[in-house]
Amino acid sequence: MSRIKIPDAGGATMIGADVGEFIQPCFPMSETELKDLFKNMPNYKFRDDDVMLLTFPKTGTNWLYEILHMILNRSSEYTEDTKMDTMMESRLVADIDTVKSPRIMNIHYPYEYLPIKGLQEKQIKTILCLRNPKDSAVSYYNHMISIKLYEYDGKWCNWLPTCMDGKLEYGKYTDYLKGFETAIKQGVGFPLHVMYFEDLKSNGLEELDKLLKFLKIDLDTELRKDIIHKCRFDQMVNKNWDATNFMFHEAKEFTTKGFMRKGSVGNWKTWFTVAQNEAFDKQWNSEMEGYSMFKFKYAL
Ligand SMILES: Nc1ncnc2c1ncn2[C@@H]1O[C@H](COP(=O)(O)OS(=O)(=O)O)[C@@H](OP(=O)(O)O)[C@H]1O
Repeated sequence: MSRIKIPDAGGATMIGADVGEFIQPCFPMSETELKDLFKNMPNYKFRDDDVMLLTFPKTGTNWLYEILHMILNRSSEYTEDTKMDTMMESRLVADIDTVKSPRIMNIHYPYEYLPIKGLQEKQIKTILCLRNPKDSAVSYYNHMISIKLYEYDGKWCNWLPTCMDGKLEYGKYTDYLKGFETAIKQGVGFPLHVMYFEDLKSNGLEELDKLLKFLKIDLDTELRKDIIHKCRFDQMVNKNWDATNFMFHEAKEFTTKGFMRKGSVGNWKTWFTVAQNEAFDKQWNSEMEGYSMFKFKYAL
């Protein structure tokens, strides 16, 4: 494994970490630490009350994290600087183990690299949050250009084909979805709740109730409403910004565009040209042929 420069379709490069099977971000840790982390991941030992949040990059991680934090703590207080403490691919196991319960673990890895055995052994309640691929791609591009760690200043028109071909962190979104669809059809062997960014945006309370039912947690109406209110984009962006992004702020590696940028559904329409959209649909439909479990909304 080593730190590499990933070229986009126009030749601009971004820094990544090659973990052997795919590329992951260059989190601030040594190569040996990254290597150990990747090696130890399959055998990770969960706690009984851990909740696992699975997301492809830029599909609602921080939003769901905040909601889950409020649910598990039965309170609509914002979390403090803990989000990245339990991001499994960015922290050493020993550090994650110091985080107090209840923990919300999260990871962007594809299905086949998840700590499946641990999830099954402890029957960890696991949430998979998905977002339409066009908004995710736009969000991801803005993430790349706003985090200094990546040293990336490429253009959208060159980044999009690179993203569609999965030649960047975590690979292709289509492979991610196909991996999950196959696993779900075969039976994952742990409790899994699938939800969508777009539904959370348009119908927050209903999605919260489904989540509560899955987690087997009762909350009174006032608290449920307050959680949805506090986790609205306009609230989170103002009040919780530092907590959400502490690591990058501390490292002075970040501008506000990366994690809380627009928070909308359909922003892709202002980025994709007609030709880009057609090429995207063509490739997406071809790669997803035979897979129909996940259905996306591209506008509200
Ligand atoms: N509360 C709330 N409401 C609506 N949208 C929200 C919210 N919180 C985060 N976001 C949007 O989610 C996008 C970031 O995704 P992630 O948190 O998964 O990013 S990351 O993968 O962890 O880096 C990013 O999307 P874009 O705005 O389209 O870039 C965030 O703005």
